Amino acid sequence: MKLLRIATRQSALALWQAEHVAARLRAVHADLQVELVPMTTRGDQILDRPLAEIGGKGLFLKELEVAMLEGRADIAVHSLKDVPMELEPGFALGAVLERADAADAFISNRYRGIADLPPGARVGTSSLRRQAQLRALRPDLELLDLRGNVGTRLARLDAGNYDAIILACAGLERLGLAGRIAGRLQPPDWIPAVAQGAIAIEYRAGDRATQQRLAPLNDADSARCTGAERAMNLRLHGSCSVPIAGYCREIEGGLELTGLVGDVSGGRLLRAEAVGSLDQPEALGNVVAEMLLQQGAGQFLRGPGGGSPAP
Ligand SMILES: NCc1[nH]cc(CCC(=O)O)c1CC(=O)O
Repeated sequence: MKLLRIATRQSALALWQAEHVAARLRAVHADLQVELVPMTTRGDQILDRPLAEIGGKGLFLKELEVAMLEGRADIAVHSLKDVPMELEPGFALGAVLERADAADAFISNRYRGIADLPPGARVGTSSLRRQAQLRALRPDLELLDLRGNVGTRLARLDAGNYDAIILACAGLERLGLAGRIAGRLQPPDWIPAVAQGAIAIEYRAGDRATQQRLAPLNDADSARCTGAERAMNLRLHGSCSVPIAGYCREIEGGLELTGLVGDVSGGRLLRAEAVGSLDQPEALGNVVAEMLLQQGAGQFLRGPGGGSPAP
């Protein structure tokens, strides 16, 4: 029997996603023995500093990639929204699974939605994207940092540290916590993170046997839509340090992509939308990114902590 080992982070959500991929692989390949290799990443350990400051999203991948390079694992399972736009050399994405609910969730033990919050209410989220959209809708809210895994964040809400928090619906649903969703925040009023709700599988580029095993798990629609979103993000120099949101869906045989860039301090949002053909998701991503840059997104992207200017 052939063995395939899955490197995964150890949060409940990461383990659920890795188990899900393991089950899918076993179902497709009767001859395959699939095992999990759980590990801790630096991104999981450092909870007291902003992600952008300690090295960004790549921190959640590094240890998993080292395990693959050292032959301790064959693939790594990720939430695609946590995967940097450009992978480390030597790695590739072998499959994007069918996307789950891409919406964000408004979670509160007292209030039903953003409009229902009293003036000055405390909302917990460390995501600049969520903060920027909250500020634009409700400049009066007090936005407070909140990091950690899904369970930790819910516990801090329940402890009374916040009036409400924002999390991804997909993560809550996977953990059997959909009952905590007080309201769904969704397009066109609210735009999720690029690739939110999609699980991706990374492998060593050139490992043909693994590539072939992963191929049946790829969902073409989800790969196209997240491909458009990620191309937009890449063109905008997307990183943790600038609020960028994007959502693509299929419409009448084509793709429709909405992109949004926020100004962390000023509370302004730029928004652009375009339609493209099914077979050119990256081109559509670039079109929407250009539209945002023409509206002045470059200024936002260059803001404090915004990194290098977008060309
Ligand atoms: N940032 C962490 C993260 N990465 C993926 C998810 C949820 C699952 C998904 O979007 O696929 C979450 C939690 C959250 O934002 O609430």
